[in-house]
Amino acid sequence: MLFRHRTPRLEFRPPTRGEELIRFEHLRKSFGPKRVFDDLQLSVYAGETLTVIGGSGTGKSVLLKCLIGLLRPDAGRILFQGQEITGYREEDFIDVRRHVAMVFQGAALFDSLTVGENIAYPLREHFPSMSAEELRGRVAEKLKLVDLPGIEDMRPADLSGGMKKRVGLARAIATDPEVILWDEPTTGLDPVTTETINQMIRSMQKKLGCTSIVVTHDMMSAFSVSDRIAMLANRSIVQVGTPEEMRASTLPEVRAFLDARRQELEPGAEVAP
Ligand SMILES: Nc1ncnc2c1ncn2[C@@H]1O[C@H](COP(=O)(O)OP(=O)(O)OP(=O)(O)O)[C@@H](O)[C@H]1O
Repeated sequence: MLFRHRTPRLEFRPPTRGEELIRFEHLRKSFGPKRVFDDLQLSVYAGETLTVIGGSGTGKSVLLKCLIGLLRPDAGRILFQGQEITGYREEDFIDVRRHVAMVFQGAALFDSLTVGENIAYPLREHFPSMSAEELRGRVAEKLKLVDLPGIEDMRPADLSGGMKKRVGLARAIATDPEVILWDEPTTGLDPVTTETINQMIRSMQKKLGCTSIVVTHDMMSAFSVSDRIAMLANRSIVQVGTPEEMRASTLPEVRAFLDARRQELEPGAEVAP
């Protein structure tokens, strides 16, 4: 494969906690006549869990996809450790995706492969010379990290929704990424499994020191896992703050969004007319 013998374009160095790891600068993106981002700005700091909230179709997933090169912005820059990655070719994004891994909404496991083979897949891609023994060791270690030890030989079809999400996470962290992108991690899960996934997000930060960017509709989850929350509205990030700052926000876009979800956050509360 093309990327196997290339010199990585991204010059990665282990981040220092709190340094600016990712910066979206003056981002613009349209699909045909539909403008999704206009001058969007956002910084993400090493070690934090940042959640992006916003109404349906405001571009939360598009933002994550621009970061790993699955979509390209029309204008503006994306910087990773100060290096501009916006103009990278497809093969250069492979280096970015080793350090920034996405946990897809539907887990996106290969049904024809076992759980172990699914997790080994990115390892084979990024480390083609890794021995079979080391591969097995890494797979076992990642399964342990997501509290599913020993299920290497199971098939995705035999797993519950929550287990699939955790195997998807084990696969995402196989290459020891510094940044984990979570696309709607708790959508469609029951409350108990949702809490397990919330704990996983927090434990990746605690155990591995990972930086997480979470995209979610689930405000309980956003308030429970985030160090900071960023609100996407009007084609841009309109406010970023701690969960407390966002709860106390007087910005009309944030207020309208949170008030509409008040019942979700405070069961029994009356929703403002
Ligand atoms: N590949 C694409 N081609 C054309 N339009 C797209 C593409 N990807 C996203 N869009 C459009 O961009 C807008 C933002 O999409 P996105 O999926 O990022 O929204 P979202 O905020 O994640 O929404 P939701 O919360 O409903 O998942 C939508 O109008 C969507 O239809």
